[in-house]
Amino acid sequence: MQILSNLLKNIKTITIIGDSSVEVSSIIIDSRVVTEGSMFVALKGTQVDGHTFIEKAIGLGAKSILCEDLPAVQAENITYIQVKDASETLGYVAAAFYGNPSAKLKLVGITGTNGKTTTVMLLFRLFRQLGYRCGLISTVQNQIDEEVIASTHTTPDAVSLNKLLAEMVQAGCTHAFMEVSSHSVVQHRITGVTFAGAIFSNITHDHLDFHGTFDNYIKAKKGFFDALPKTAFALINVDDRRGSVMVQNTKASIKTYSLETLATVKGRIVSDSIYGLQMEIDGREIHFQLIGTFNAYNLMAIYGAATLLGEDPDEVLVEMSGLKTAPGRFEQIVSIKDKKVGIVDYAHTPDALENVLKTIKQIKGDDQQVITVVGCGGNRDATKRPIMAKIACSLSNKVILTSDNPRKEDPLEILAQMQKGVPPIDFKKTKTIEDRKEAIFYAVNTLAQAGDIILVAGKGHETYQDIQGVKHDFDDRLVLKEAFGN
Ligand SMILES: CC(=O)N[C@H]1[C@@H](OP(=O)(O)OP(=O)(O)OC[C@H]2O[C@@H](n3ccc(=O)[nH]c3=O)[C@H](O)[C@@H]2O)O[C@H](CO)[C@@H](O)[C@@H]1O[C@H](C)C(=O)N[C@@H](C)C(=O)N[C@H](CCC(=O)O)C(=O)O
Ligand SMILES: Nc1ncnc2c1ncn2[C@@H]1O[C@H](COP(=O)(O)OP(=O)(O)OP(=O)(O)O)[C@@H](O)[C@H]1O
Ligand SMILES: N[C@H](CCC[C@H](N)C(=O)O)C(=O)O
Ligand SMILES: [Mg+2]
Repeated sequence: MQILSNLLKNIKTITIIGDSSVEVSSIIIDSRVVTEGSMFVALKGTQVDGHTFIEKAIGLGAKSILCEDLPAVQAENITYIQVKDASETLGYVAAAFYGNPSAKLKLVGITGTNGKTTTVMLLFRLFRQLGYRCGLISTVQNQIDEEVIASTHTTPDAVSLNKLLAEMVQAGCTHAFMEVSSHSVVQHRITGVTFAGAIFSNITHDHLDFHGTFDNYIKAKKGFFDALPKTAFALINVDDRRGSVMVQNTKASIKTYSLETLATVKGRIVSDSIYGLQMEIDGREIHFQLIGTFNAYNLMAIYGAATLLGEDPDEVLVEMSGLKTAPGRFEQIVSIKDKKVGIVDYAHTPDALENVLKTIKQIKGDDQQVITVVGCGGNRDATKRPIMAKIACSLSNKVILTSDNPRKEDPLEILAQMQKGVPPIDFKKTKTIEDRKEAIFYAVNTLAQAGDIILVAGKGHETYQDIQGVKHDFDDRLVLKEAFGN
């Protein structure tokens, strides 16, 4: 319970109508879950305008309304707070409601098209190994020390986020690691959150459905760095050509990591094989269990963040050398019968798919064929569909195009768009099988010979296939095992 005026202390309002000493029992952005004493925040969304639910929220017990447009008729005994941007204001109000929990933690956020989940999960595991109680906010799951909480988004909405952070503080966590999606910056899910550090991994093609242009997508990610305080570090991958743009206007202390040029954290790959990466980082040579150049970048980011948070470099590297891959990220399953190698990877962007396939090419034996099973999500950036199909063809011996969460779209239409990217020369090695299970079985049992590699890309850790809004049980790893007869 909080007093409304305390929540509005540093907020610029247009008008406040009604009693500002009213108590606020909870902050709610969805009218359907309002309870007695809630503050209902009316947000203009991508589907509907939350302002149309104000009356309904009051009917369910809301006593204060945060909005951009005042309703023509105002109810009695209700306090209306009118602001210019309800979504931005919500960030500050939610942080205040939960006692600004982020400021009580060493919170590190990472943004970038790829590598966020891998980096935060590994940072979380590393800091636990170093003896700290930690929190994790990620696409795969959220965690408060040992307690696992299901995750619905890569970055939760402002209320859920601050609630989670407050629970972390309550549980005695000192550190927390979270993914910062571009959606979350634009929608102010992280507004009012204090970061001790921020990481930029890379930016490539994705989410153009939401941001409209690549420029807007860059601006969204940059917004995260623009808002950092002086006390934070901004750790940037300078091998990505947009790296320096990210920190053009930041107040944070700028640090860099690179495989190619001078940087705060300078790395070099000594060798990269099926057994892992041998790297030199900051002049120290060390072996890691992760595979692939893209993971060399993730490892430098983790090392950089840990040392910038004050940890001892040698101890950090020793602990890091034992870290295993995150679920569904280059996860390998080998058939007991004939040693076919299944690789489940969350590559759902052109860049990720290319990286994973290049890594496989680099570490595989000459006699191993690569068979790729891949699809593209429905109600998501359609422009990546032909590009991903083309990449799959250019770096695999055989390709099966299949479904990956068609959501509300027609799966055959998504597949037709993917097929447009297949060069005529590759028609013969490409097959389309709408049903993902059938596609994996066909790859394993009809196409693959003993020892071949089957990359199943796009779903990683996911345990469902979303068809027409219904989530059916589906796990690439389990289907692969079934097809292998393991
Ligand atoms: C496109 C997008 O980001 N949508 C998010 C956004 O919803 P929206 O703007 O569409 O909301 P809306 O449905 O138009 O509703 C507007 C407002 O009316 C309210 N409402 C609605 C109906 C009602 O009866 N009563 C009511 O009060 C809603 O609660 C909302 O506050 O705000 C919602 C609440 O925070 C999110 O759940 C929702 O995520 C949807 C489910 C989603 O799929 N988001 C994906 C694209 C996403 O956020 N992905 C990123 C990045 C992924 C990555 O690359 O890692 C992520 O961070 O997860
Ligand atoms: N640093 C990296 N650079 C490029 N590709 C990467 C990198 N790290 C991982 N990948 C590839 O991208 C896929 C997704 O990785 P990860 O889940 O860590 O990214 P993410 O940024 O969390 O993605 P999302 O936006 O969907 O949450 C991996 O399965 C792998 O194929
Ligand atoms: N965070 C990403 C995940 C995509 C995963 C892929 N399996 C799909 O469903 O498109 C998104 O929501 O766009
Ligand atoms: Mg993620």
